[in-house]
Amino acid sequence: MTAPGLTLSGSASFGETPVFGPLTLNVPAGQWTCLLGPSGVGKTTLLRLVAGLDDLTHFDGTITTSDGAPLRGRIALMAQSDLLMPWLSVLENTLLGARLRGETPDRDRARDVLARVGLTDHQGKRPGALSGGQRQRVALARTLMEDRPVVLLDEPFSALDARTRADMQNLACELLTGRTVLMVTHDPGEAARLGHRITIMETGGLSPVTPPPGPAPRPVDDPATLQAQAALLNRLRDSAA
Ligand SMILES: Nc1ncnc2c1ncn2[C@@H]1O[C@H](COP(=O)(O)OP(=O)(O)OP(=O)(O)O)[C@@H](O)[C@H]1O
Repeated sequence: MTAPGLTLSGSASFGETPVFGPLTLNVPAGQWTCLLGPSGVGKTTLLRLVAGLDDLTHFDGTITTSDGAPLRGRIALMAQSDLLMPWLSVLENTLLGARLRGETPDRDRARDVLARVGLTDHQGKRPGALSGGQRQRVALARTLMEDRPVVLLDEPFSALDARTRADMQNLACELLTGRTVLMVTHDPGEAARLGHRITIMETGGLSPVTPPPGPAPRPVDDPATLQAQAALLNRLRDSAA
């Protein structure tokens, strides 16, 4: 599976109200790009446009791939809300994508992914019987099951406790190696750990931030990563001032 890079260039609006842009976002092939920025600046809207899911927004621009082939069928989105089906078990929710496409669901692989996200003991439960963090891990498992070369993650670890968050970041890095990942996060530490590219989105446009050196996921106690986290937080506080 070869993952393409992608470029979004243009501006978006809801009716007469501008949401973002004009801006150009380059997402390099096979790497993690982390997108941070204040609430309401349009990060989720941008992800949904790339995923081809947003029919409410007017987008004036282009979304292109480095290999020139369409993104359709090559992209997975983990949305901010988990979108779990309340009447299906955790295992069946994890297999939902395959079912909707009329494919034979790979139950062994789903059980394996659920084990990796620590939910083996919960796979027969309905989502209503899970905590917020457990539900988010089901949504992560479902996204990882999609096995797509381009993966969009909208605050995928936001509901997790600190230890589980670090574990899930490591797991996602491992399982998404070589994929093109665009992740929205509000957590500067997460961006510093995971980003090959880090970009801040503001009303004025996009600003690149130099990521710390070393391969991702960077150790949580790596001094350069901690320094980058602090610098990123200061940069975000300045931009909000
Ligand atoms: N369906 C909609 N109709 C009208 N305006 C909308 C709609 N959805 C979002 N917006 C507006 O578009 C803007 C961008 O929203 P978006 O969710 O993309 O921001 P965001 O940067 O992802 O925010 P957050 O970090 O809080 O998730 C906001 O001002 C929001 O109020």
